Amino acid sequence: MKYTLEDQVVLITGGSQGLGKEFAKKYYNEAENTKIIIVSRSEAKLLDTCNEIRLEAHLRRETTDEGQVQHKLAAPLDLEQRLFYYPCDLSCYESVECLFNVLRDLDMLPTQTLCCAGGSVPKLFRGLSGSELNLGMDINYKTTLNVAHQIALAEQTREHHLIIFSSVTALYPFVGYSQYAPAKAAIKSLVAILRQELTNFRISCVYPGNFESEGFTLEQVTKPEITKLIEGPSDAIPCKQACDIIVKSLARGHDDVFTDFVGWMIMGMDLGLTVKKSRFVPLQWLLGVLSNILVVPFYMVGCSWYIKKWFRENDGKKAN
Ligand SMILES: NC(=O)C1=CN([C@@H]2O[C@H](COP(=O)(O)OP(=O)(O)OC[C@H]3O[C@@H](n4cnc5c(N)ncnc54)[C@H](OP(=O)(O)O)[C@@H]3O)[C@@H](O)[C@H]2O)C=CC1
Ligand SMILES: CCCCCCCCCCCCCCCC(=O)[C@@H](N)CO
Repeated sequence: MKYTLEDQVVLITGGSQGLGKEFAKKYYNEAENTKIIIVSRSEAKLLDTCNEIRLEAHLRRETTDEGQVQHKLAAPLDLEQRLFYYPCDLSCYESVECLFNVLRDLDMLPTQTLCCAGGSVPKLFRGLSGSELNLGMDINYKTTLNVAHQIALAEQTREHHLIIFSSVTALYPFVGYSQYAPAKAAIKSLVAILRQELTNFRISCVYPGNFESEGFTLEQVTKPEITKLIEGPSDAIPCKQACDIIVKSLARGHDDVFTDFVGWMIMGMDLGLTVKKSRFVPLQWLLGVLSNILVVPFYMVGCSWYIKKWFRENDGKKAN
């Protein structure tokens, strides 16, 4: 199934900001017939985002739409419009069912779905509250699980392209990401199973490294220094650049997508019983095997030593 921006109905979860919004902009500006539905919890943010996307296009004089009228997904549907929003907490299964009932009634079942909703609160395990821990699974795993299930039920016979967003931390879990990485690893596992079961679907999984977004700015505030240090090689790239890399990779037919070199290397090191469809797979596999033998053992010893040292020094500081 070829990936194109044109002639689609695309559902973007987490479309109110960050990468989801970047994708919404891309579809709005670069495709003429594609209908876009952005979903997230906050209606105010969704409204602002729709306004911004339409106004920007209008200012470039590419549309007569002045960006003032808002289009919540509801009957009667304004067929002139291409950008719609729908507020919904996707971690609640019943709410996702309601969303899909609306989509079905309006004959707007998507042909592509981008599961961008997600986010992390990077802190040391003991510093996290119970609600933060639970939100980790809700926001990152359940939002994707619920949407994937409703799509699978809705599109029993038709083809569908499901694009799911995990993270490099699913392949390399490390200090500071206890609230987040396990949920992204769960997504990786779900993807492997859905690829075997949903045979009429194309299922892509993106493992981004750091990129700039509203969510990223927030996470930097609570992120422990040791976490920043370990993820240093994955310097945050602009959101637009991450979006362009992903679109290009999907258009080339890749289904395991990374956004930076470190991500590609780490994907290669993740051997095991999952098939990979990424760029330069034979080279990635070879480098992965070699690194697992020649680099990983030393890296892990060095890393553990460094983390222990950091904790000793930090506990020392706290005690003083
Ligand atoms: N930025 C980065 O460095 C990296 C990000 N990623 C992943 O890429 C994806 C996009 O990241 P980014 O752009 O930074 O994300 P942001 O944190 O900037 O945006 C997250 C979006 O998800 C929505 N959302 C959160 N919870 C729910 C929910 N329960 N139901 C519906 N919508 C929800 C938010 O809106 P609202 O709050 O209104 O619901 C918002 O629109 C995420 O899955 C993230 O984990 C992966 C690797 C690196
Ligand atoms: C031989 C071994 C070499 C190992 C090199 C180590 C480099 C690690 C880079 C990890 C980058 C993780 C980015 C994930 C960001 C993310 O998901 C958050 N921003 C959440 O939003």
